[in-house]
Amino acid sequence: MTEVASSVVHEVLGRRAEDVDQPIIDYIINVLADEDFDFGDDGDGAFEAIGELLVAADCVTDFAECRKVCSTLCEKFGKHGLVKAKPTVRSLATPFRMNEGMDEEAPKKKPEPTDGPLLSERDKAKIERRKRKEERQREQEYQMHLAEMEAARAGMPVVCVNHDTVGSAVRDLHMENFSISVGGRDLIVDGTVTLSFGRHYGLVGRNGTGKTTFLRYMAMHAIDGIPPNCQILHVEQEVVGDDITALQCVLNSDIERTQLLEEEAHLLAQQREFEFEETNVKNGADLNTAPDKDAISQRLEEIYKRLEAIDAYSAEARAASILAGLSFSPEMQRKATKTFSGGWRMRIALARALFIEPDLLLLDEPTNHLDLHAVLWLESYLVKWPKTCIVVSHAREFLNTVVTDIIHLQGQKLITYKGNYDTFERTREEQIKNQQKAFEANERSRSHMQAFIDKFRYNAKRASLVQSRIKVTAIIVLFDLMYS
Ligand SMILES: Nc1ncnc2c1ncn2[C@@H]1O[C@H](COP(=O)(O)OP(=O)(O)OP(=O)(O)O)[C@@H](O)[C@H]1O
Repeated sequence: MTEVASSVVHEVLGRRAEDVDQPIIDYIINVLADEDFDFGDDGDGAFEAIGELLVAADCVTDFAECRKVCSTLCEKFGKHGLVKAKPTVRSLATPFRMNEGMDEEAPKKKPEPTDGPLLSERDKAKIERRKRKEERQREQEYQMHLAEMEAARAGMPVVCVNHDTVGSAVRDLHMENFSISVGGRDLIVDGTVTLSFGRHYGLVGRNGTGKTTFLRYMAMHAIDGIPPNCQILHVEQEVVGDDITALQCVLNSDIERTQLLEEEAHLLAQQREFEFEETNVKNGADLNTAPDKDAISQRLEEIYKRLEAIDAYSAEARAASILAGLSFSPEMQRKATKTFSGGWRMRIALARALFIEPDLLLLDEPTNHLDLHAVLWLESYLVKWPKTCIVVSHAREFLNTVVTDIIHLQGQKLITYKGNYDTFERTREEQIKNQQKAFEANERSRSHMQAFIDKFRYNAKRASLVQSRIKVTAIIVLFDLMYS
């Protein structure tokens, strides 16, 4: 019976059931599948028993829709022979009215027999088809979401080495009460998180909870609280394969340095031309080049000063050492990016991000493409990382070494814990143990009260006591569901 009840509940609630915590869905199914459950007139009983829960769990948008859903549930349960004839005395799943059926013994009803398989092959095929259709629709919505993100990203300024941080450096980030949804599915609701400057966060949560999406939103500055001048780099895609060498690809992310070096080369070429022309003048030609020559020398002087100030001369050594750390030999560093596989181009993207040193670095499973040597090197590099970073990783030891805090994405909320992954796990275990203890204590009180209710349910003298215990029992059940 529970199996059929489950399939009917999922059929009626559709995709919304998938977004609700399993214990809540199980509770709803068990209530409706109870052989003594009274659906009432047109699902009134169901509405009274699970209506508030359906609304609270966002299975329905409001009570009006909730009534319709309960009526549909009643109808479908009826079709499967799971709705009993109305009892003369209402069971406790519906409000207990003291003037109804007083002192009467509620007739015990046996479940009505049902003939044959509860779901026909045709119905099963129909449910399967609907499921497949919903999956296709979800995939389409997700692809649309990705395309929108890509378009928005294309319109954003390129993240590159920023040498002008004096006075504009971004410190702590406070993101408050933000929500993120993809294809109509809420991933984060009223999330709040503070990122303290220089701390390293491990972002953890079950698969599909929205970790990558959260990183994408931050990288796109699509969350209030992120200042526009905050440089955020999300290492998500490999670099484009072309004729530029791996080393040059990393160095090119310092746009100012690249432009200054290009200008320097251009001016030096001009200078050589003038020198050549001067030789011609000595040989009889008539050219007045002195003012241009002075301007070039002056500009070259400025360029050399600026290159010195931005540490341009040590850049190549820094980029080469990052690439070497990620297992690129000197020969490989001088190979064109187009000669590398996707995994190696992902390493180049990572090297570039480390070279840029953005205000906030976002790494999504950075160890996925790395060999052990590179993983160990990255660990030690990130431990000394001077700015803020967020790392999503399933590699426990990596997280333990690199992060100072854990952000847990669960139940559409973000909760931050101080310490590395092991500390987080211990804290969570402790929390779960305490919740379990509270749950068991509640269960004891609930069964005690239920025993009282069952004993005196038709006793007029105890009516008010029974009523108040019914309310308390309902609250305890809800509390357990919310915090279990
Ligand atoms: N390929 C896809 N097709 C349809 N929906 C998707 C797809 N990928 C992700 N989604 C939707 O986006 C939601 C969030 O996905 P996201 O990748 O942000 O989660 P995640 O926590 O990073 O998961 P994981 O740890 O598996 O990478 C998923 O639950 C799903 O609803």
